[in-house]
Amino acid sequence: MKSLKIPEATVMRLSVYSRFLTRVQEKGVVNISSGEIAEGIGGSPAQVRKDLAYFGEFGTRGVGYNANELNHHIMKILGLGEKWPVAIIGAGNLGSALTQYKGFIDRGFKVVAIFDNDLNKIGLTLNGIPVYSIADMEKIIRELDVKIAIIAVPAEHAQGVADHLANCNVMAILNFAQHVISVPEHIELRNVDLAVNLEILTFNLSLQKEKDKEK
Ligand SMILES: NC(=O)c1ccc[n+]([C@@H]2O[C@H](COP(=O)([O-])OP(=O)(O)OC[C@H]3O[C@@H](n4cnc5c(N)ncnc54)[C@H](O)[C@@H]3O)[C@@H](O)[C@H]2O)c1
Repeated sequence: MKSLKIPEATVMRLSVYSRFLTRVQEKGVVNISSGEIAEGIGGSPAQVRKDLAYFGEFGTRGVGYNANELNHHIMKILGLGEKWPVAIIGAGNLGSALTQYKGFIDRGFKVVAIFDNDLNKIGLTLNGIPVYSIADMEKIIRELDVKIAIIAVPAEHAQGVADHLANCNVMAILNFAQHVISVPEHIELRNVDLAVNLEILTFNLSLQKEKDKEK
């Protein structure tokens, strides 16, 4: 594999390709072309070929890619060759919705623990996953070897939770709270904000409206 800095947009597309390949494999497809992948995910064949070229030579001219081999390789690149135990902090609306998300388990992410500071929630299980006291987080995260944590607490508590996670040997945080948090350099941080995505949609809709007006 070439040791290049892979653009984040490429990494995101790899995840999309992989999920598409899983679906076509389930339908019994053996070989697939860059054109078919592009059509399936709504991109261009040239983009697919360019993305895959980051990782060396794949596919056979005229035959395309072996779907199984390609997907296996992409999943390995994405670090999905192994199972990842995940912890959720915040057993509220979002936290409990995330415990029901089948897409996690299908991709090797297993929610193994939820942490909360509400005494009424501690000791319960959410979809079979125990809710522990935030006070026990460090001990349990280390015991369960959790490297990825999801923050689903109110914004004003997000930084405190992130600081606490930094002391628990966590390597990556997915933050859903609408609060800019800072973490030590060695921790990977991604923020998810559905409102931002909706605003991108409304921005594009407004642009379209302006263009229509000009016609
Ligand atoms: N990013 C998005 O697109 C998106 C979408 C929905 C919700 N959210 C955000 O996710 C967060 C959770 O939303 P919700 O609707 O589930 O809220 P909620 O109030 O239903 O749940 C929050 C949970 O966090 C717990 N909590 C609070 N402080 C804590 C702390 N210091 N340690 C441990 N647990 C603590 C509470 O007891 C509660 O169980 C909010 O910040 C919300 O804005 C983001």
